[in-house]
Amino acid sequence: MINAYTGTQIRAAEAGLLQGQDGASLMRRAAHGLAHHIMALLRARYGGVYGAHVAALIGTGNNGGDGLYAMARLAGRGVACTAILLGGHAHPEGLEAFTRSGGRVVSGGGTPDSSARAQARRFREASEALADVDLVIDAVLGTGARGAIALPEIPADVPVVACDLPSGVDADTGAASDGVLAADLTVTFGALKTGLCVGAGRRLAGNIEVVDIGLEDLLGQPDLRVLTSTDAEAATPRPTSQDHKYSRGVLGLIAGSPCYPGAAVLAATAAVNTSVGMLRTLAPERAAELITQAVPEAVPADGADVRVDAWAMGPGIDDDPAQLAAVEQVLGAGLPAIVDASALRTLQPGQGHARLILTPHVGELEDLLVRVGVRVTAADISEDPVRWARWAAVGYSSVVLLKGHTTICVAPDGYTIINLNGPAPLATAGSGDVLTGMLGAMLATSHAGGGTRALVELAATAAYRHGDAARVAGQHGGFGAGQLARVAGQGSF
Ligand SMILES: NC(=O)C1=CN([C@@H]2O[C@H](COP(=O)(O)OP(=O)(O)OC[C@H]3O[C@@H](n4cnc5c(N)ncnc54)[C@H](O)[C@@H]3O)[C@@H](O)[C@H]2O)[C@@H](O)CC1
Ligand SMILES: [K+]
Repeated sequence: MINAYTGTQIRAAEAGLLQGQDGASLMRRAAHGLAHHIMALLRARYGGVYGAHVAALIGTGNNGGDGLYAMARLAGRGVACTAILLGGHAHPEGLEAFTRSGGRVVSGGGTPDSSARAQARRFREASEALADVDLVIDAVLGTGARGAIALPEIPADVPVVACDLPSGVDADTGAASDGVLAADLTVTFGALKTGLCVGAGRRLAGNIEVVDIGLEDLLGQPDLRVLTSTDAEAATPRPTSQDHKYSRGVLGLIAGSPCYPGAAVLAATAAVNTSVGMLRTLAPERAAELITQAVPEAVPADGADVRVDAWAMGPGIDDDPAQLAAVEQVLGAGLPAIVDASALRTLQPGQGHARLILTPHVGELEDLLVRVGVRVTAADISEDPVRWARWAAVGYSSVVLLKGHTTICVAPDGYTIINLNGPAPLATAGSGDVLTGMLGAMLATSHAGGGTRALVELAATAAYRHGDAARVAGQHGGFGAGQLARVAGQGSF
């Protein structure tokens, strides 16, 4: 796993070092890494570094200082460099190093002045200076950013490299103010930051490179962990040669209704293709017929009194009394289960326990939180999704998998693993039903041992395999959830 830390954690770790001699050396290491990655990008895009024109938007703090030192290095490699000082002043030593390297400074003179007229003048000068550049460095704000940001327009199609993080992104949460420049590449210092992995920050960061500046020993416990392909492969349940269908794992699926039979077909197809010992399904008549046609190996059940290792409940269910009674029975008995879609609406806080995985999207998470008395909106959740997923995990004493561009999996103790491999085309109707089938199959075949942290890892692994399957499904163009369900379980391992 890759550890990620909040901006607050990173600042605390570096605070002591910044006061002393180490401050300058940290900044030099950061700047060296930034310049290195910018040169690699220039080479990849233009075939070389010498003679390229790079401009940097420079803020008043240390983030601007990093940008200035990096530009001094670039100038030393024959890059024509322009520093645009958006605050009218900048990190003094960084500015001196940059000026010594022969770089050009725009808006450098005068006193710090934040009047609207002064800002309009700076933005005008900035736009002129940016007219003919090959690359823009965003070194306005880093982990010290507070509140809204105002930035000049930059020309379209010019690559943007963010210094530490896109200016205006909150490094703790991923929330972003309006007007943040979307980066092609973010070169971040010390460690991966939460704000680059979740929410708007993930969308705005582009590719991410981490530059080691020697903070590891000072950082403590990570805020969250990013699942890698190696982790996912290791956490994927596998049958052994001694297994038979029952020992391997039996999944019970409560899904489908006359209005939404397709959700049950998708979840059932995904479950068998992810692989289980046996699938039992509880669905009303028409949905049951369609499941049998699509998944002949599924065995119909008429209630929750059957032997299964785990349940997956909710995709497409409506008001069928047998299904609702079975959901209540499973919840009441404390059995291992995935609670998805409509089943989330029936869940009471007191029914939560350590073997449940709730799989809401943002709107369903809002509903869950409101039901435990938390006043929150979907917009609040999008601003700080990790925080609100953790609230729900505590409120329902369960593991929560929050769906979205980044999948966030949390335990009630706050332990968090996220998955970043989901491609954009996964945002399609029915893709959540496929995930529920896949996660259900994995829960049944893992036998749900190992406590909530193991369940968090299992949930993140299912999300990873879902992303992997999407890549297989999209090999020859667009795909829908039906195709995704057919290739569930296929991927890089
Ligand atoms: N902490 C460390 O160990 C290291 C920090 N480094 C850099 O230092 C950065 C943090 O530096 P700082 O603490 O100086 O913070 P920043 O450089 O992020 O910004 C602080 C400055 O911006 C102003 N500011 C904040 N929000 C603003 C807004 N919305 N609009 C306009 N101005 C605003 C503040 O008044 C302050 O002057 C990191 O992101 C990183 O780039 C690196 O040099 C490596 C080492
Ligand atoms: K920045």
